[in-house]
Amino acid sequence: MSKKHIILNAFNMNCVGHINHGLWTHPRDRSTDYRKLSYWTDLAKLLERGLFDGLFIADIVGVYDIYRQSVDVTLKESVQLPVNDPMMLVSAMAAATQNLGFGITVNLTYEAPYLLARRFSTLDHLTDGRIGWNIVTGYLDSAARAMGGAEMIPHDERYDRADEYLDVLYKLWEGSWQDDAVRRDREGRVFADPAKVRKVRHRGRYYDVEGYHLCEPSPQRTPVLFQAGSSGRGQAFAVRHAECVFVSSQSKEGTRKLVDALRAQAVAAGRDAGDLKIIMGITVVVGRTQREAEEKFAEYARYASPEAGLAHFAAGSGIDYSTYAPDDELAPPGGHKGRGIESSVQRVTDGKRGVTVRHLLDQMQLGGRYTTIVGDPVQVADALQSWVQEAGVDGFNLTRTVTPESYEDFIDLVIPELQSRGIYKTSYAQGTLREKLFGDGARLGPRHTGAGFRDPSNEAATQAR
Ligand SMILES: Cc1cc2nc3c(=O)[nH]c(=O)nc-3n(C[C@H](O)[C@H](O)[C@H](O)COP(=O)(O)O)c2cc1C
Repeated sequence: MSKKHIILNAFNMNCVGHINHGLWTHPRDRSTDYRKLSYWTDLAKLLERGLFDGLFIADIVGVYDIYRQSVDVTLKESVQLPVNDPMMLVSAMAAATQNLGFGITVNLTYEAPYLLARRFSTLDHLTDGRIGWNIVTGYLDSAARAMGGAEMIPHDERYDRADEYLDVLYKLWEGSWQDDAVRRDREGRVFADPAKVRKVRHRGRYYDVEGYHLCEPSPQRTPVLFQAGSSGRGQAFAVRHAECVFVSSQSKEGTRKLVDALRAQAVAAGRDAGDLKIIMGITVVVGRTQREAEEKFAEYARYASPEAGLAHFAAGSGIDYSTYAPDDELAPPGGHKGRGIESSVQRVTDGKRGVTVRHLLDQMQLGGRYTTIVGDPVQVADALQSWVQEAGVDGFNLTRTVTPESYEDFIDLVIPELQSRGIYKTSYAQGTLREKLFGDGARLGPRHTGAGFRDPSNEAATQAR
């Protein structure tokens, strides 16, 4: 039997400092060119040379203003600010490639479902079914204020709204147009058969939508769905909607627990354990020898900004760590007053006591908190393989360090080693992103919630939940 292939995405963002902060100051780093289309089309071609499954683009609405109660460090170090729209990049990159997938983050809280449905369908058409959506709901008060609110919607309610939002989208994507609705019959003068295009009627707690989906059925209809929240409520949401779950944790033990919990809940909900692909964020610094890799790491670290990493982390946790001493615990006894990502401190501490600001800064020598592997190609491949075997993940979102150099190094040095072990593809599979990742059809599988919204006679699916 052939071995399972590791899924590999490049993890990026339409901005200067993404995860590993401060590296934009490195003389060979090109991230300040993020405003140029050629920066993205060159990157897409490079990733396709390395047979990457996808380019995963994070996004944020709002600014990181918790650390020192200001945006000063955020602006000076360009911590995801300025940040351009990720969706706009896709058509150009799709034109420059044939197989690369695109996982695009969009925060649904500030988007009307009817319009977002059309934007994703349009990209699914233009990419021939290579689009995915990383569903996020936001975690910043600064975003809520910018959008006319006072503070962000409470944590669990964000997921409740997102659940209903997805129902609306499934109705539009899966239920509005039948497969054979579009006839394109020139002689008969029938482009689309009115009997096969259905008006969606949704009356819900948060959304009311009455209308026809504006787009004809695209190759995948629903984009491949990614999700990244890991709280209990976040996991429940993932189990209902996600096809790929993006996790980040420092320990294999902690990751294994999360992976097992997600797969068990998926099975309890009537899905297969393999219906969820779990993708982990990772940073890799590779050299031809261990020594070369270590020297490269040390050289990169001279340009990195752990303080900018701390400002980023502060925004996620909602805690101003500038007021903490280095040996203060990240999660002080008696709980903390953070209002941000409830699970962000948990992800760093794995629930253990005694993890201090100093520990976090030590982890962030490259300015970011993701697990970092430094070594020669064999060592890197061994480490990746051990995460797959021991933590149970299906693949990785590879952060950038000095860009595009870090992707080039990975492609030239690590990919051949993974291929020689039979755990990485040597050519792309045919079809849409969903077919490439799951090997089945282009559309959502029959066990997925969204599939229940297809049948026009299924009244329940057209009514508000
Ligand atoms: C690995 C990872 C990546 C994330 N990427 C984004 C992102 O790009 N944009 C965003 O607004 N939120 C992002 N989030 C935040 C989540 O979408 C979610 O709002 C947050 O984790 C709170 O939910 P939770 O308590 O269920 O974890 C990310 C979270 C994780 C764990």
